[in-house]
Amino acid sequence: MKLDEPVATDPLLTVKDLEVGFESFDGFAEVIDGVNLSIGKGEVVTIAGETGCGKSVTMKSILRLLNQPPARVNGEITFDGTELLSLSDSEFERVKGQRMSLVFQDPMSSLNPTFTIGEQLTDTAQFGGDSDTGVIEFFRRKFSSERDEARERVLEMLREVQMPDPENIMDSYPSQLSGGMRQRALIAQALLNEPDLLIADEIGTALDVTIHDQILDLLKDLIEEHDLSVLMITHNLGVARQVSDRVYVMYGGRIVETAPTEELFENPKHPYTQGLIASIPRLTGDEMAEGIDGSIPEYLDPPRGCRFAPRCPYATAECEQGRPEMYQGTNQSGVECILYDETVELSDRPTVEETRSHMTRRSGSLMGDD
Ligand SMILES: Nc1ncnc2c1ncn2[C@@H]1O[C@H](COP(=O)(O)OP(=O)(O)OP(=O)(O)O)[C@@H](O)[C@H]1O
Repeated sequence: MKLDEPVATDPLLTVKDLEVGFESFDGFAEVIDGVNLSIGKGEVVTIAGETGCGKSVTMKSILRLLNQPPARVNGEITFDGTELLSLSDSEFERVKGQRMSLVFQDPMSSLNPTFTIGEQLTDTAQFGGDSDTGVIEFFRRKFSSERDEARERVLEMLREVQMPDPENIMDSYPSQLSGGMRQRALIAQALLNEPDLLIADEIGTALDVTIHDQILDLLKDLIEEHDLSVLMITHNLGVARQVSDRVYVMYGGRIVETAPTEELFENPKHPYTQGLIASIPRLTGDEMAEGIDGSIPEYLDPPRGCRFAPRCPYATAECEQGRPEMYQGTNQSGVECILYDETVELSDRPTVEETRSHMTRRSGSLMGDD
Protein backbone atom coordinates (compact mmCIF):
# COMPACT_ATOMS: atom_id res chain seq x y z
CA MET A 1 0.00 0.00 0.00
CA LYS A 2 1.28 3.43 -0.92
CA LEU A 3 1.07 5.79 2.07
CA ASP A 4 3.61 8.42 1.09
CA GLU A 5 2.57 12.04 1.00
CA PRO A 6 3.96 14.09 -1.87
CA VAL A 7 7.38 15.53 -1.09
CA ALA A 8 8.48 19.18 -1.37
CA THR A 9 10.93 20.06 -4.08
CA ASP A 10 14.30 20.93 -2.51
CA PRO A 11 13.22 20.00 1.05
CA LEU A 12 14.79 21.61 4.13
CA LEU A 13 12.89 19.44 6.60
CA THR A 14 11.52 15.97 5.91
CA VAL A 15 9.51 13.86 8.34
CA LYS A 16 9.16 10.22 7.33
CA ASP A 17 6.94 7.55 8.88
CA LEU A 18 6.66 9.40 12.19
CA GLU A 19 4.96 7.38 14.90
CA VAL A 20 4.46 8.75 18.39
CA GLY A 21 2.68 7.05 21.25
CA PHE A 22 2.40 7.62 24.99
CA GLU A 23 2.59 5.03 27.72
CA SER A 24 0.07 5.44 30.51
CA PHE A 25 -1.60 3.42 33.26
CA ASP A 26 -4.57 2.90 30.94
CA GLY A 27 -2.45 1.50 28.12
CA PHE A 28 -0.55 2.78 25.10
CA ALA A 29 -2.04 5.74 23.23
CA GLU A 30 -1.12 5.56 19.52
CA VAL A 31 -1.33 9.25 18.68
CA ILE A 32 0.81 9.95 15.59
CA ASP A 33 0.39 7.13 13.11
CA GLY A 34 2.76 7.26 10.15
CA VAL A 35 3.04 10.95 9.36
CA ASN A 36 5.05 12.06 6.32
CA LEU A 37 5.63 15.71 5.57
CA SER A 38 8.21 18.00 4.11
CA ILE A 39 8.98 21.69 3.92
CA GLY A 40 10.84 23.07 0.93
CA LYS A 41 13.47 25.81 1.16
CA GLY A 42 11.63 29.13 1.32
CA GLU A 43 8.27 27.39 1.63
CA VAL A 44 5.53 28.16 4.19
CA VAL A 45 3.68 25.05 5.23
CA THR A 46 0.79 24.72 7.66
CA ILE A 47 -0.45 21.76 9.62
CA ALA A 48 -4.13 22.36 10.30
CA GLY A 49 -6.69 20.36 12.24
CA GLU A 50 -8.95 20.39 15.28
CA THR A 51 -7.66 20.41 18.83
CA GLY A 52 -6.26 17.03 19.78
CA CYS A 53 -5.41 15.93 16.21
CA GLY A 54 -1.70 15.70 17.00
CA LYS A 55 -0.29 18.95 15.57
CA SER A 56 1.67 19.87 18.71
CA VAL A 57 2.93 16.32 19.22
CA THR A 58 4.29 16.37 15.64
CA MET A 59 5.97 19.73 16.23
CA LYS A 60 7.41 18.61 19.59
CA SER A 61 8.79 15.44 17.98
CA ILE A 62 10.65 17.53 15.39
CA LEU A 63 12.10 19.68 18.17
CA ARG A 64 12.77 16.71 20.48
CA LEU A 65 10.66 18.27 23.21
CA LEU A 66 8.89 15.05 24.23
CA ASN A 67 10.15 13.10 27.25
CA GLN A 68 10.89 9.49 26.34
CA PRO A 69 9.31 7.69 28.18
CA PRO A 70 6.35 8.22 28.50
CA ALA A 71 6.53 9.16 24.79
CA ARG A 72 7.84 6.70 22.20
CA VAL A 73 9.00 8.37 18.99
CA ASN A 74 9.89 6.45 15.81
CA GLY A 75 10.60 7.54 12.28
CA GLU A 76 13.08 9.75 10.45
CA ILE A 77 13.35 13.52 10.75
CA THR A 78 15.90 15.01 8.36
CA PHE A 79 16.95 18.66 8.45
CA ASP A 80 19.09 19.84 5.55
CA GLY A 81 20.56 16.37 5.13
CA THR A 82 21.10 15.66 8.86
CA GLU A 83 19.02 12.98 10.60
CA LEU A 84 17.87 14.71 13.80
CA LEU A 85 16.60 11.84 15.94
CA SER A 86 20.00 10.13 15.99
CA LEU A 87 22.02 13.22 17.04
CA SER A 88 23.32 13.53 20.61
CA ASP A 89 21.53 16.14 22.76
CA SER A 90 24.36 18.67 22.40
CA GLU A 91 24.64 18.16 18.62
CA PHE A 92 20.88 18.61 18.28
CA GLU A 93 20.87 21.74 20.49
CA ARG A 94 23.55 23.24 18.27
CA VAL A 95 21.55 22.64 15.06
CA LYS A 96 18.38 23.88 16.74
CA GLY A 97 20.03 26.96 18.27
CA GLN A 98 21.73 28.05 15.07
CA ARG A 99 19.19 27.15 12.42
CA MET A 100 15.70 26.84 13.91
CA SER A 101 13.49 29.24 15.82
CA LEU A 102 10.18 28.88 17.57
CA VAL A 103 7.31 31.20 18.25
CA PHE A 104 4.80 29.83 20.72
CA GLN A 105 1.16 30.76 21.01
CA ASP A 106 1.37 32.22 24.49
CA PRO A 107 3.91 35.07 24.61
CA MET A 108 3.39 35.50 28.36
CA SER A 109 4.64 32.01 29.16
CA SER A 110 7.50 32.24 26.61
CA LEU A 111 8.92 35.51 27.98
CA ASN A 112 10.51 35.62 31.42
CA PRO A 113 8.47 38.07 33.56
CA THR A 114 11.47 39.00 35.74
CA PHE A 115 13.75 40.38 32.99
CA THR A 116 13.22 43.34 30.67
CA ILE A 117 12.54 42.73 26.99
CA GLY A 118 15.95 44.28 26.23
CA GLU A 119 17.82 41.90 28.58
CA GLN A 120 16.08 38.80 27.20
CA LEU A 121 16.38 39.66 23.55
CA THR A 122 19.98 40.81 23.88
CA ASP A 123 20.84 37.48 25.54
CA THR A 124 19.27 35.70 22.54
CA ALA A 125 21.16 37.91 20.08
CA GLN A 126 24.44 37.28 21.89
CA PHE A 127 24.15 33.64 22.99
CA GLY A 128 21.25 32.26 20.89
CA GLY A 129 23.15 29.58 19.01
CA ASP A 130 25.74 28.80 21.73
CA SER A 131 24.17 26.20 23.97
CA ASP A 132 27.44 25.32 25.72
CA THR A 133 28.85 28.71 26.78
CA GLY A 134 30.40 28.21 30.27
CA VAL A 135 29.47 30.53 33.17
CA ILE A 136 32.78 32.46 33.20
CA GLU A 137 32.74 32.91 29.43
CA PHE A 138 29.07 33.95 29.62
CA PHE A 139 29.79 36.79 32.06
CA ARG A 140 32.97 37.86 30.26
CA ARG A 141 31.06 38.25 27.00
CA LYS A 142 28.04 39.79 28.68
CA PHE A 143 30.17 42.69 29.93
CA SER A 144 32.20 43.16 26.75
CA SER A 145 31.60 45.54 23.84
CA GLU A 146 29.95 42.59 22.06
CA ARG A 147 26.95 43.30 24.30
CA ASP A 148 26.47 46.79 22.80
CA GLU A 149 26.52 45.37 19.27
CA ALA A 150 23.95 42.73 20.24
CA ARG A 151 21.75 45.43 21.81
CA GLU A 152 21.93 47.44 18.61
CA ARG A 153 20.84 44.39 16.61
CA VAL A 154 17.88 43.91 18.94
CA LEU A 155 16.81 47.52 18.49
CA GLU A 156 17.01 47.13 14.73
CA MET A 157 14.92 43.97 14.85
CA LEU A 158 12.31 45.61 17.10
CA ARG A 159 12.01 48.35 14.49
CA GLU A 160 11.67 45.71 11.78
CA VAL A 161 8.71 44.08 13.58
CA GLN A 162 7.18 47.56 13.82
CA MET A 163 7.32 47.71 17.60
CA PRO A 164 6.18 51.15 18.72
CA ASP A 165 8.82 53.12 20.66
CA PRO A 166 11.48 50.35 20.67
CA GLU A 167 13.99 52.20 22.94
CA ASN A 168 11.40 52.39 25.67
CA ILE A 169 10.27 48.80 25.12
CA MET A 170 13.86 47.59 25.71
CA ASP A 171 13.54 48.74 29.34
CA SER A 172 10.02 47.37 29.84
CA TYR A 173 8.97 44.10 31.45
CA PRO A 174 6.69 41.69 29.51
CA SER A 175 3.72 42.49 31.79
CA GLN A 176 3.93 46.16 30.76
CA LEU A 177 3.31 45.29 27.08
CA SER A 178 0.03 44.62 25.28
CA GLY A 179 -0.59 41.13 23.85
CA GLY A 180 0.23 42.31 20.32
CA MET A 181 3.49 43.94 21.47
CA ARG A 182 4.53 40.78 23.30
CA GLN A 183 3.86 38.76 20.15
CA ARG A 184 6.00 41.21 18.14
CA ALA A 185 8.79 40.88 20.73
CA LEU A 186 8.71 37.09 20.37
CA ILE A 187 8.81 37.28 16.59
CA ALA A 188 11.79 39.65 16.84
CA GLN A 189 13.49 37.23 19.23
CA ALA A 190 12.86 34.31 16.86
CA LEU A 191 14.49 36.11 13.93
CA LEU A 192 17.53 37.56 15.73
CA ASN A 193 19.90 34.77 14.76
CA GLU A 194 18.73 34.50 11.15
CA PRO A 195 17.24 30.98 11.36
CA ASP A 196 16.50 28.90 8.25
CA LEU A 197 13.40 27.31 9.73
CA LEU A 198 10.75 29.09 11.79
CA ILE A 199 8.20 26.99 13.64
CA ALA A 200 5.13 28.95 14.70
CA ASP A 201 2.56 27.37 17.00
CA GLU A 202 -0.91 29.01 16.83
CA ILE A 203 0.72 32.38 16.38
CA GLY A 204 -1.46 35.30 17.50
CA THR A 205 -4.45 33.06 18.25
CA ALA A 206 -4.95 34.58 21.69
CA LEU A 207 -5.16 38.10 20.22
CA ASP A 208 -8.24 39.95 19.00
CA VAL A 209 -9.03 39.68 15.29
CA THR A 210 -7.59 43.02 14.14
CA ILE A 211 -4.28 42.59 15.96
CA HIS A 212 -4.15 38.95 14.84
CA ASP A 213 -4.47 40.07 11.20
CA GLN A 214 -1.75 42.70 11.67
CA ILE A 215 0.58 40.06 13.14
CA LEU A 216 -0.07 37.67 10.25
CA ASP A 217 0.57 40.45 7.70
CA LEU A 218 3.81 41.31 9.47
CA LEU A 219 4.82 37.66 9.54
CA LYS A 220 4.17 37.32 5.82
CA ASP A 221 6.46 40.28 5.07
CA LEU A 222 9.20 38.98 7.36
CA ILE A 223 9.04 35.49 5.84
CA GLU A 224 9.68 36.98 2.44
CA GLU A 225 12.38 39.43 3.51
CA HIS A 226 14.31 36.80 5.47
CA ASP A 227 13.68 34.00 2.95
CA LEU A 228 12.46 31.70 5.72
CA SER A 229 11.08 28.19 5.56
CA VAL A 230 8.13 28.04 7.94
CA LEU A 231 6.12 25.34 9.65
CA MET A 232 2.91 26.82 11.07
CA ILE A 233 0.53 24.96 13.31
CA THR A 234 -3.06 26.10 13.56
CA HIS A 235 -6.59 24.89 14.25
CA ASN A 236 -7.81 27.77 12.09
CA LEU A 237 -7.91 27.03 8.36
CA GLY A 238 -8.40 30.77 7.73
CA VAL A 239 -4.87 31.36 9.09
CA ALA A 240 -3.52 28.62 6.83
CA ARG A 241 -5.15 30.35 3.89
CA GLN A 242 -3.70 33.75 4.80
CA VAL A 243 -0.05 32.76 5.07
CA SER A 244 0.85 29.37 3.67
CA ASP A 245 1.95 27.98 0.33
CA ARG A 246 0.87 24.47 1.17
CA VAL A 247 -1.36 22.86 3.81
CA TYR A 248 -1.33 19.49 5.55
CA VAL A 249 -4.69 18.63 7.06
CA MET A 250 -4.27 16.42 10.09
CA TYR A 251 -6.91 14.21 11.64
CA GLY A 252 -6.50 11.67 14.43
CA GLY A 253 -2.71 11.66 14.22
CA ARG A 254 -2.59 11.16 10.43
CA ILE A 255 -2.24 13.50 7.47
CA VAL A 256 -5.54 13.02 5.60
CA GLU A 257 -5.02 15.56 2.85
CA THR A 258 -2.34 17.87 1.51
CA ALA A 259 -2.36 20.38 -1.33
CA PRO A 260 -1.10 23.82 -2.31
CA THR A 261 -3.23 26.29 -0.34
CA GLU A 262 -5.24 27.67 -3.23
CA GLU A 263 -6.03 24.22 -4.58
CA LEU A 264 -7.05 22.97 -1.13
CA PHE A 265 -9.59 25.76 -0.72
CA GLU A 266 -10.86 25.60 -4.29
CA ASN A 267 -11.21 21.86 -4.39
CA PRO A 268 -11.05 20.23 -0.95
CA LYS A 269 -11.38 16.47 -1.30
CA HIS A 270 -11.36 14.72 2.04
CA PRO A 271 -14.73 14.84 3.85
CA TYR A 272 -12.85 16.09 6.95
CA THR A 273 -11.23 18.97 5.02
CA GLN A 274 -14.60 19.76 3.48
CA GLY A 275 -16.17 19.77 6.95
CA LEU A 276 -13.48 22.15 8.27
CA ILE A 277 -13.98 24.50 5.33
CA ALA A 278 -17.76 24.33 5.69
CA SER A 279 -17.35 25.29 9.35
CA ILE A 280 -15.54 28.56 8.59
CA PRO A 281 -18.11 31.25 9.39
CA ARG A 282 -19.55 32.82 6.23
CA LEU A 283 -20.25 36.50 6.08
CA THR A 284 -23.07 36.03 3.57
CA GLY A 285 -25.87 33.50 3.37
CA ASP A 286 -28.23 32.50 6.11
CA GLU A 287 -27.09 28.98 6.74
CA MET A 288 -23.94 28.11 8.59
CA ALA A 289 -22.70 24.68 9.55
CA GLU A 290 -22.12 24.18 13.23
CA GLY A 291 -18.90 22.22 12.98
CA ILE A 292 -18.29 18.55 12.37
CA ASP A 293 -20.40 16.27 14.50
CA GLY A 294 -18.60 13.94 16.91
CA SER A 295 -15.14 14.07 18.43
CA ILE A 296 -11.56 13.03 17.70
CA PRO A 297 -10.71 9.34 18.09
CA GLU A 298 -9.81 7.70 21.34
CA TYR A 299 -6.08 7.13 20.91
CA LEU A 300 -5.98 4.25 23.40
CA ASP A 301 -8.19 2.26 21.03
CA PRO A 302 -8.30 4.04 17.66
CA PRO A 303 -10.49 2.88 14.75
CA ARG A 304 -8.79 0.13 12.74
CA GLY A 305 -9.48 1.68 9.34
CA CYS A 306 -9.89 5.34 8.48
CA ARG A 307 -9.77 7.23 11.78
CA PHE A 308 -12.39 9.71 10.51
CA ALA A 309 -14.89 6.98 9.52
CA PRO A 310 -16.99 7.18 12.73
CA ARG A 311 -17.72 10.87 11.95
CA CYS A 312 -17.85 10.68 8.17
CA PRO A 313 -21.27 11.00 6.47
CA TYR A 314 -19.99 8.96 3.50
CA ALA A 315 -18.34 6.09 5.42
CA THR A 316 -18.95 2.52 4.26
CA ALA A 317 -17.98 -0.84 5.74
CA GLU A 318 -14.78 -0.73 3.65
CA CYS A 319 -13.60 2.39 5.49
CA GLU A 320 -13.56 0.44 8.72
CA GLN A 321 -11.47 -2.43 7.31
CA GLY A 322 -8.08 -0.83 6.89
CA ARG A 323 -6.20 2.42 6.45
CA PRO A 324 -6.95 4.05 3.09
CA GLU A 325 -4.19 4.71 0.59
CA MET A 326 -2.84 8.25 0.12
CA TYR A 327 -4.06 8.91 -3.42
CA GLN A 328 -1.67 11.35 -5.03
CA GLY A 329 -2.94 14.05 -7.35
CA THR A 330 -0.89 16.33 -9.53
CA ASN A 331 0.93 19.35 -8.12
CA GLN A 332 1.99 18.05 -4.67
CA SER A 333 -1.46 17.03 -3.55
CA GLY A 334 -2.75 13.86 -1.96
CA VAL A 335 -5.81 12.56 -0.12
CA GLU A 336 -6.20 9.56 2.16
CA CYS A 337 -9.77 8.48 1.39
CA ILE A 338 -11.17 5.56 -0.61
CA LEU A 339 -13.53 7.92 -2.47
CA TYR A 340 -10.50 8.97 -4.51
CA ASP A 341 -9.70 5.52 -5.79
CA GLU A 342 -9.80 5.71 -9.59
CA THR A 343 -12.67 3.20 -9.73
CA VAL A 344 -14.99 5.72 -8.01
CA GLU A 345 -17.05 7.84 -10.41
CA LEU A 346 -16.43 11.57 -10.25
CA SER A 347 -20.13 12.13 -9.53
CA ASP A 348 -19.89 9.86 -6.48
CA ARG A 349 -17.30 12.09 -4.82
CA PRO A 350 -18.63 14.58 -2.30
CA THR A 351 -18.58 18.36 -2.69
CA VAL A 352 -18.21 20.89 0.11
CA GLU A 353 -21.87 21.85 -0.36
CA GLU A 354 -22.99 18.25 0.16
CA THR A 355 -20.84 17.95 3.25
CA ARG A 356 -22.14 21.28 4.51
CA SER A 357 -25.71 20.14 4.05
CA HIS A 358 -25.01 16.93 6.01
CA MET A 359 -23.58 19.01 8.84
CA THR A 360 -26.41 21.54 8.77
CA ARG A 361 -29.01 18.79 8.74
CA ARG A 362 -27.37 17.14 11.71
CA SER A 363 -27.10 20.34 13.73
CA GLY A 364 -30.71 21.14 12.70
CA SER A 365 -31.90 17.79 13.96
CA LEU A 366 -30.01 18.36 17.20
CA MET A 367 -32.11 21.46 17.67
CA GLY A 368 -35.24 19.40 17.06
CA ASP A 369 -36.40 21.10 13.87
CA ASP A 370 -35.52 18.50 11.26
N1 LIG B 1 2.69 14.13 27.09
C1 LIG B 1 1.59 13.49 26.69
N2 LIG B 1 1.19 12.36 27.30
C2 LIG B 1 0.09 11.68 26.90
N3 LIG B 1 -0.71 12.07 25.87
C3 LIG B 1 -0.37 13.20 25.24
C4 LIG B 1 0.79 13.97 25.60
N4 LIG B 1 0.87 15.05 24.78
C5 LIG B 1 -0.19 14.95 23.94
N5 LIG B 1 -0.92 13.85 24.21
C6 LIG B 1 -2.14 13.42 23.52
O1 LIG B 1 -1.92 13.51 22.13
C7 LIG B 1 -3.11 13.92 21.47
C8 LIG B 1 -2.77 15.01 20.47
O2 LIG B 1 -2.40 16.19 21.19
P1 LIG B 1 -1.81 17.49 20.52
O3 LIG B 1 -1.50 18.44 21.63
O4 LIG B 1 -0.72 17.16 19.59
O5 LIG B 1 -3.05 18.01 19.69
P2 LIG B 1 -3.15 19.37 18.88
O6 LIG B 1 -3.72 19.00 17.57
O7 LIG B 1 -1.86 20.09 18.88
O8 LIG B 1 -4.21 20.16 19.74
P3 LIG B 1 -4.14 21.68 20.28
O9 LIG B 1 -4.55 22.53 19.11
O10 LIG B 1 -5.14 21.68 21.38
O11 LIG B 1 -2.73 21.91 20.77
C9 LIG B 1 -4.09 14.35 22.55
O12 LIG B 1 -5.09 13.38 22.70
C10 LIG B 1 -3.26 14.43 23.79
O13 LIG B 1 -4.01 14.02 24.91
